[in-house]
Amino acid sequence: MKKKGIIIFKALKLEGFYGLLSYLKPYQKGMTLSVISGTLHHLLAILGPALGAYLVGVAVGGGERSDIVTYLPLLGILVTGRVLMHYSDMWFAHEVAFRILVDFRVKLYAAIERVAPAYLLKQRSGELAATLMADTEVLEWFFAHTAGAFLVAVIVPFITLAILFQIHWALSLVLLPFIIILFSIPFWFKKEADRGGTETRVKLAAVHGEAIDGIQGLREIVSFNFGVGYKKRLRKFSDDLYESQLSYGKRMGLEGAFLNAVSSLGIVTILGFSAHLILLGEIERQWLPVIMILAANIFSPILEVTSMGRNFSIILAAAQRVAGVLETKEIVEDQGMKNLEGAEKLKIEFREVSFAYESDLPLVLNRASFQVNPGETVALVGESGVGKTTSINLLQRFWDVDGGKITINGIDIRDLSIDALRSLITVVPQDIYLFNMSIRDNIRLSNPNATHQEVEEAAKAAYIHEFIMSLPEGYDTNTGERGLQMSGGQRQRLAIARAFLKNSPILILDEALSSLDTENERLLQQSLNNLRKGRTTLIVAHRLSTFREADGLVVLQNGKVTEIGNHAALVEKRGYYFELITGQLSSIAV
Ligand SMILES: Nc1ncnc2c1ncn2[C@@H]1O[C@H](COP(=O)(O)OP(=O)(O)OP(=O)(O)O)[C@@H](O)[C@H]1O
Repeated sequence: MKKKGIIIFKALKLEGFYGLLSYLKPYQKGMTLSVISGTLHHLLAILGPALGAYLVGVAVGGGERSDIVTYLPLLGILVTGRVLMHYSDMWFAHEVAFRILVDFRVKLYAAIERVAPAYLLKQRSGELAATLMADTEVLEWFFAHTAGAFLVAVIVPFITLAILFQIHWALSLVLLPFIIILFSIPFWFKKEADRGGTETRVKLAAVHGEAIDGIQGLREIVSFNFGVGYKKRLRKFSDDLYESQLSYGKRMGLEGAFLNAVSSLGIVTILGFSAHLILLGEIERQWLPVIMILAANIFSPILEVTSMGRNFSIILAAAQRVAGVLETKEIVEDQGMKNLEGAEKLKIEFREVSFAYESDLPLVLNRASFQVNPGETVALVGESGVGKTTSINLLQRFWDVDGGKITINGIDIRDLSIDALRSLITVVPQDIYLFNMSIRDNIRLSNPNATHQEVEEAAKAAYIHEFIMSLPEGYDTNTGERGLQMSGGQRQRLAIARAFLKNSPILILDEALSSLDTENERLLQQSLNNLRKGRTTLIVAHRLSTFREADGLVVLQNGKVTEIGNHAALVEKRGYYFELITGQLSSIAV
């Protein structure tokens, strides 16, 4: 059945449409109700006026008052029924459509989360936001106004043709070609429409991306006086979009003109033909008003769906972009079954690890080997771009190694489930993202079940408690309002409080490049020292003070580990590390 369906849609070059329909499966009940009420709504919209027209015909033909009065209650029922069905048609169609959109947004987010962050690094966040919001919104057209309406547009003319057939068989035969031509018109323009639809969505996403860039980068735009340049860029992107939208609109206008021409011609033809049949005495004249009404209305559901269909290429383009995100393959497979639950002393080992971001890009790590013993702090040292961040990304399995392996207590991290692996590790990033919620909830993110007391203890250990208490609403302060007023050091200490609360055995510190003022630096160092105690810690290090304090240093050079040892030993060796820190190769923050 499924195969048959896809073959038909493929033959019509509408496989995208089939893909969209497949999303309707879980909502079959609502869709069925929507199609039933839509069909009844359109039928009653024809039958009511048709009965009225019939009664006019009876009156004009000299019929009795009693002949007409007996039909009045039925007329009342048809009109009331039409109103009710219109309401329920709208209700069910939107109920289904909006429910699907709710599910879609969450599904899309889940898909992004599944492939993040490797996927995110390749995408502009603005464009992704456009997919998540705008493209999903467009699908409402399809689910509320096209999918069910399409079936209605097939069923209603079919029934109307059957009624006309009852009046005279030739009437339906004359109308049929017009119906077929009407349905075929969108296909004449399909190629052009598909191209225009995709182009418009892509350009719209680019404009969104640019606009979001402008908001996210507002500080840079203002401080570098880039306002005029940025506005020029935004105008250029918007002009491009305008061109596409204009040509899309022109094509829609042309298509609409064809649709109207064919439907008008159909109505005129059927009226002329019925007059001819009346003159021949083939049908009684009181049927003429009925035929007029049926002919005028038979095209309306078709026109409705074809005019929706004129936007269909935009819908399909949006659907393809949404599907593109939904179907993006995970970069790493989560098939490991093992976990290290309860283990406190963990040893990390990189064994001959090789890795490149893409097969055609050079190796970032080339048979790199080093280890971090339980409870030890090891700092990764090297020039910018040498692969320090890459190493910690590999440890978290954002990507998988191409050669060699990374183990924790001897277990290859690919044999651990991703959840189990990530629950062992806490990352304190250079800058943390604060969600629009209270400081308490922001800290609690790493351990949603933590009590307020535990949150407070974590904040105290991170030396951020006093600052939080100085805020007017203390732990209830919403970071959305105050977040921007927190200094870099305070934000990083909040991240450390989060890390305390998660209390995992492995710690990754991504050390900030920028230096802080002395007080902030002192508090930060103290809290980090507290945090490191007893944990196996890997630091992406940039500061001499960190190199000095670390138990061991791993010096990376051209993808290889070239030196291992502590600061004193490596200084004494007078090798590459010594050149690095004495500023002969690059600047290291002191
Ligand atoms: N997502 C990515 N896709 C392709 N190449 C990448 C990606 N991320 C990093 N790289 C490249 O990999 C190399 C190592 O980058 P990495 O961020 O690991 O360096 P780093 O040592 O942490 O540098 P820094 O000290 O400046 O933070 C660089 O050449 C970088 O351009």
